Amino acid sequence: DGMIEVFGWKQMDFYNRGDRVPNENGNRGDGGGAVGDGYKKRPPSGTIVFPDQLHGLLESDKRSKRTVDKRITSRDDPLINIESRFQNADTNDSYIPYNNVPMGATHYKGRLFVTMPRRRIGIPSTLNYIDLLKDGKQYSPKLHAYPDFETNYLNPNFPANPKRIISVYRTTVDACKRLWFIDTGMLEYPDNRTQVQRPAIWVIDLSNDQVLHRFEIPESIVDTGRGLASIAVDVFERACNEAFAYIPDLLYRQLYVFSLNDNRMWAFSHNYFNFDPLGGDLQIGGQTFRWDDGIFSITLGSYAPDGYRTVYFHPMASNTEFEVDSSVLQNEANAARSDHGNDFRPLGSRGDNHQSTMHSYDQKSGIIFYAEIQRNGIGCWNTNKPFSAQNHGTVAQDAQRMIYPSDLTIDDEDNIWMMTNSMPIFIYSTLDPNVVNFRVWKQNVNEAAKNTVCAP
Ligand SMILES: O=C1C=C2C[C@@H](C(=O)O)NC2=CC1=O
Repeated sequence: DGMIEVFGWKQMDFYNRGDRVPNENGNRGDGGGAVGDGYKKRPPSGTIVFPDQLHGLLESDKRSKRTVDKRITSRDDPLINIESRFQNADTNDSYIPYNNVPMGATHYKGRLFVTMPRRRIGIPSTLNYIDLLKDGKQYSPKLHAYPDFETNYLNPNFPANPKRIISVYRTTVDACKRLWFIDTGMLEYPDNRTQVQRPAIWVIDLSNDQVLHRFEIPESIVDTGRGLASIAVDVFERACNEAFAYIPDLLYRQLYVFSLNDNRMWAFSHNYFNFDPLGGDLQIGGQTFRWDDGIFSITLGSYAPDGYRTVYFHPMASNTEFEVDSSVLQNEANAARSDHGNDFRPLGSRGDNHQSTMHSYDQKSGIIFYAEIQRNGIGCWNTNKPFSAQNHGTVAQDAQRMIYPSDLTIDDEDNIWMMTNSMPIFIYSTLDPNVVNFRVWKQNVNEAAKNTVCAP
């Protein structure tokens, strides 16, 4: 029965906009503190700025956009000169409101973790949270840096630092109360993508906000972190060290597996990780463009008696859903196979225009919920019913308020959370800072499925 709009923002704001940086006294700049309590003014050098970030249009990129007049412009190539967006921006600004486009939303025990990938300058912190207890009743709450501002601080002079995170797309919470995410290590500024440091998997203990683990992804797996936009964690709560993380790479169309116990990573390749050439033509938020994002989202089904489970996955530029058994992924030797036989299997088409960014399987009901970018809403499939387009239902749709569902997660309280961030308008046109561009939605799983074909 639809989704409830919980938060909405015209532009995002932060308790610490980066004008107060941590100092040697170890003050971590968690935000919320008043200026002067242990902070020093930012160094004069200010934020890293690449000249062409502010001057002139950006050189063409491999991703193309078809406008209604068929003029080809490249991805992140604004239809208007980029300077006009920064009329008042000083390149030293650590916080340029317009540039802060939220991507991920994950809830755990009163904190909503919101990510802000660094695709432009002026982003004070890339990993953040909303304190629902203190700020949950506000419509447009400000963000706290997580785990603190220091960890998020982008030092303009020495940006590479293994104790800091550069850019995060999405997060997930596992059955052992840990927050997992990938730092892409990349400043993804249009026309100036810079791999500042190795992409890395981070694991943070949510009971004390301490970093438990950081695994740098080796060059032998991937050279750039640009395609690492999500992560799924396969772990049994009674065996927390035996966790496996499954990581889709939308750019290189590979599926990486990380074993926490072995601290090792391996990569699967398969045709099914590719995008569908006919699935890349998108019309979202009044923009017409073509994307080629491969495997994008992984979600984990129920346990079989053998302790393994079905792993569902799909490319973004596609309508097809696929599956593989977790036993296949967890065996590193399988990654080297040239032929995977029938281990990876297509389930079929979810229906035309059912392209999805993130999807999530609800363990109790067996329902998968999809963030559907072309339909501006949420779809569903009850895995206890045969996979077919007819068995795919519609939970919610709103062409004005649900533009580009960028993330969909299910918490341990049976609630669905979704972020809609108007991203195609930001990339190919211009967001109107006087309207609500970003929203967070919430709904109980069973309530969401009610009156749809997905209802148990
Ligand atoms: O939602 C996402 C969409 C894209 C497109 C691609 C890009 O950089 O253009 N990378 C993405 C990551 C996302 O999380």
